[in-house]
Amino acid sequence: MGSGATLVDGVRRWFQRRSSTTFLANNSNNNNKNNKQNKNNSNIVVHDYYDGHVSVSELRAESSTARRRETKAGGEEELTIAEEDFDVSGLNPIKVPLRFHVKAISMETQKKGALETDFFTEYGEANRYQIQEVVGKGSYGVVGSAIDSHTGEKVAIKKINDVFEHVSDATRILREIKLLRLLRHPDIVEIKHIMLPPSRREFRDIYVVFELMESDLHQVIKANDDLTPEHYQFFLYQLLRGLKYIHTANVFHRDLKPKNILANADCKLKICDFGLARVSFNDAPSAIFWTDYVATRWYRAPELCGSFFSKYTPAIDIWSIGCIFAEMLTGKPLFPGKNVVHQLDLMTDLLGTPSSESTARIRNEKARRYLSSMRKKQPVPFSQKFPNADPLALRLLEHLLAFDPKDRPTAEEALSDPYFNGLANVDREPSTQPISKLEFEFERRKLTKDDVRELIYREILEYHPQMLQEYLRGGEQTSFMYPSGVDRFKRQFAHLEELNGKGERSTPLQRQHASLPRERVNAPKDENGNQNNDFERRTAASVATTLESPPKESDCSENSNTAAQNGPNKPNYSGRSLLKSASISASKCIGVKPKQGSEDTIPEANEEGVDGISQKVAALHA
Ligand SMILES: Nc1ncnc2c1ncn2[C@@H]1O[C@H](COP(=O)(O)OP(=O)(O)OP(=O)(O)O)[C@@H](O)[C@H]1O
Repeated sequence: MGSGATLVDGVRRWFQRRSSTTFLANNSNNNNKNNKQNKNNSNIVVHDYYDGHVSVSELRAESSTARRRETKAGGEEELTIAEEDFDVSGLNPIKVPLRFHVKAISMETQKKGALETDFFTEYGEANRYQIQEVVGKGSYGVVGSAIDSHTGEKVAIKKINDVFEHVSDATRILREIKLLRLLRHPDIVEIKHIMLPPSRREFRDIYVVFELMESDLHQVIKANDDLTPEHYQFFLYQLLRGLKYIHTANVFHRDLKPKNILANADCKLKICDFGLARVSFNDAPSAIFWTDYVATRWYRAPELCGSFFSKYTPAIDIWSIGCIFAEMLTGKPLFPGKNVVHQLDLMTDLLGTPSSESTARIRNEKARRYLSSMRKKQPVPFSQKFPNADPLALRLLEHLLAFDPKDRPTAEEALSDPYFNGLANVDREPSTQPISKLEFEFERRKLTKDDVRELIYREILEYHPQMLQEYLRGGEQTSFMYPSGVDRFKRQFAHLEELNGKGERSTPLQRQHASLPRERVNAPKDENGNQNNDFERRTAASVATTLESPPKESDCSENSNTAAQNGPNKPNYSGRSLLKSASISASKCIGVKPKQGSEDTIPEANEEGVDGISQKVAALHA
């Protein structure tokens, strides 16, 4: 594409080039009609899609002016992307089933709700949002849709309960809201606002206002068995474009999976859930301890399945994107491992056993031995595994899924792959500045509940400029001149949850208390030896053992039997031992609770019971 051409031109030409595909012939009239309707009304289009569910798709006709964001110097910087630059009129809208089945609230209930909520407060922020229905539940609370009366927009409001119950959870929330404020990009979900808590020192819940998305990629993949090559290409393009931006900020997402990609019927995708994300600073200690890494196994890079290295690269996210892309193509998870050993087995079944050069680079001895003594497997040709896919897509997919992280392309390189010819345009794929160390200095010290409360409060003030000025001037306000909307929200959410109580899941999922930053190696010791410090010491010790030393008999009693059988000088490299090692590195000492109904997030802690597989793998070393 010529340098002066716009992305719209590119997409259009590209669609024309592929006009032999059926979707244009069959659907262009309807889609153009819908599109026109959107453009003219910039309002709501109702798609009657899925199993009789009516999905309301608000295809935003955002102003074509480029988004702006504040720079560190306090000025404004232009982001050159406007969402509508993607002319997706040639793409079939996708089905976006409701993630959370809530019956529409009856008129009567709505009236009752309105009366009830009006009673509590009528001014300040409280009147700004009219809560509508629950659209999701996560381990941190409930997400409701609402109308922002200032803008008329539909928004999603995430209510996070009892933020400070565990410092680790609060730190995770702080990290997420901070990152989402700093990472502004059309392919990343946007925080629009955070409600001001009623009291600086005593608040417990927070309410984060996001742009509302209709579904997530997990649901989209399940509900759409007629996705076209153009959908696949556009989806992958957006994911890589978002990831390029994230990685140039020196952020690793670390938990990319279909459920963490929000989706709209107009094929727009947005990356969300930065709770496990980390900023990587160049001067960070070389041994970055990622002991809190409990991200979903199915999308986890091989190097994270056996603590191959002590330092990881952004290529871990590229691997996850490869897995997600493969899942789009087949409708099924690519590597649905039951534990880390099974995970590595599935990977090597498809990709073949890694080369001896790749294995030699692995620092963790157990993992290295395990892989080098594995039965040699030949790679399965991708054209055989994905028989109907575009050969260019498969060529790129093979790169994304390179076993050795150094062989995976960066997001930027992937965007320039021939697969995206005609769609990609480097002018529309912005990078950003690395995130300032100052923003994340809290990762390097031990935080108390009060510290993290203050930091979250400070973060919330970013959405309340006047209060922020006051705060920066050293004002000691602990409550506000105008009432916070939070009380009203509490009641609205309680009301909704009550309505929804007889639904599928009446309580939020169990939290995973897993997010104390392990990078913090110089944390000052707490003389009083409180629980968290203890936890940190135990974890650091476990990790040091995992990364630095061969397994010792004393590592655990289960291993000691096998080690004894192996003889005194023969370390145990059985599958069980690898499981143990990965468990330590991924979730040792962490009270990980599985999410209900979510197979892929069964924590490694549970995996040590998978005797059959362990024995099978151990037999390979006999
Ligand atoms: N902006 C949004 N628009 C619509 N739905 C959303 C939005 N953000 C989150 N959701 C939905 O709400 C649910 C919970 O959200 P989210 O994953 O952010 O919560 P969480 O407590 O961090 O969850 P997790 O347990 O996965 O960490 C998910 O199903 C998600 O799809």
